[in-house]
Amino acid sequence: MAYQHIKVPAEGVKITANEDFSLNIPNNPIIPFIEGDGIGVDITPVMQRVVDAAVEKTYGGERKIAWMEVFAGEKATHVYGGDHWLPRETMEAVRDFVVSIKGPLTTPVGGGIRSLNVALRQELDLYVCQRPVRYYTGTPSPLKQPEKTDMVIFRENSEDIYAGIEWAAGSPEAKKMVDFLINTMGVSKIRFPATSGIGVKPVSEEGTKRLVRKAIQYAIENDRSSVTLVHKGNIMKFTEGAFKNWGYELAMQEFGATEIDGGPWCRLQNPKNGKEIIIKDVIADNFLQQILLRPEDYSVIATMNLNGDYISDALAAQVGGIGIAPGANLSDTVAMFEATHGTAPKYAGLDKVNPGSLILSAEMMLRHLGWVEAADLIVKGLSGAISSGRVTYDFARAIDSATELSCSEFGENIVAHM
Ligand SMILES: NC(=O)C1=CN([C@@H]2O[C@H](COP(=O)(O)OP(=O)(O)OC[C@H]3O[C@@H](n4cnc5c(N)ncnc54)[C@H](OP(=O)(O)O)[C@@H]3O)[C@@H](O)[C@H]2O)C=CC1
Ligand SMILES: O=C(O)CCC(=O)C(=O)O
Ligand SMILES: [Mg+2]
Repeated sequence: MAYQHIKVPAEGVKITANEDFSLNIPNNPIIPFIEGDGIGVDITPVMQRVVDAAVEKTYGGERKIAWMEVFAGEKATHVYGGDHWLPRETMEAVRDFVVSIKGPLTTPVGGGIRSLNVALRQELDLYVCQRPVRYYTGTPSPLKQPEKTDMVIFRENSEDIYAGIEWAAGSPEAKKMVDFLINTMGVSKIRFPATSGIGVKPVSEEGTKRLVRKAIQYAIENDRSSVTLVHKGNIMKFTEGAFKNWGYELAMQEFGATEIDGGPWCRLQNPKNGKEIIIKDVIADNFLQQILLRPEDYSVIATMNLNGDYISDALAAQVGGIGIAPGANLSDTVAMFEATHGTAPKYAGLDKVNPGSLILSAEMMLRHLGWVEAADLIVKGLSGAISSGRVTYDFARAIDSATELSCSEFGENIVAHM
């Protein structure tokens, strides 16, 4: 395919997907990457350096990633000119090359462009946002026993109020919606109709079930003890409450789960090892206090888009902060890996922030490719680097005896500990 600004590396081979969603992974896969806005310029090259070192050390030249830069965000406006924040060919390339990784992208608050991150997820139907949260020894944490936090979040990534269906207060569209709600639907609960912005929260049975299915499959594959549906269904009955009901329904219909003591909690037997997996639910506000007091009660988390966003950062903080919080956006075929955090603009270009988040996102990517030995080596390198006490500012400020390293120095420390 001929691109305008994307240069396809001659030494690489494309990953392809089969009809059964399995992937064909060459030894030199082309991986598109978006550098990202803000601190993207700092963390993306360090991530590439660490990944290349892990792959080289593991496979001794037999395997190698062929990186291919694709553009989004501010850099795209420089490369393509004008208002091209998310060029069409970027979207085509990440779809076509199947597996990619991205740095964070800026979204202005209260106006300007809509989230490019959300646009990528929606257009590519990356309906699962998978974010593992675990403790690395030596990481400063506000908890007494941070090692008890070991969860994997499955955040629905395509619908909910997060889909961005909303109209500004005073706009003709908002007025039309308010008029429709009051006069056609008989709604009397809009407190200030003339000055209300209006948002819409779609939550569907299909969207819920495909997400919860992935969460339960993950629990089965990874020998996890429970899947918890987190929702605010007592208040938003037909969106968040329905998410809960559809989640239980799926567990019973597709995985043979049976109710415990009359329900709604249920249990299923892991077909891989016969162990019990509990499917349960918890209301979101209660969940946010319980993860601090009894984190060991939770393992796999399935939740909607906005809850998942809040929960991701909150859980990341429990194990030391979003400097080492990784993530993956997944469809049945296309996968795009990215950190949980954003562009942290005040640190952009300072070679200061923790690159661990994007490096661990790449670690998930290597595992996704089946390059588990290289992924394991990255975990070893990062664990060793954190334990050495030579860490980036975010950890150094919370550890008395630590030595502060720059972003790139910390990357070298990870490589040294592989
Ligand atoms: N997926 C994406 O691309 C995302 C994009 N965004 C976008 O990013 C922009 C900024 O958002 P904001 O709310 O400030 O959230 P950020 O996640 O960008 O930053 C918040 C704070 O988190 C800490 N932090 C973030 N990244 C790192 C890191 N790598 N190492 C160490 N500490 C880190 C810093 O804390 P401290 O100040 O304590 O040092 C920082 O000030 C917005 O435009 C937002 O829309 C936000 C989230 C995800
Ligand atoms: O798209 C954005 O700017 C924010 C996204 C975000 O916070 C997230 O996905 O965790
Ligand atoms: Mg977020």
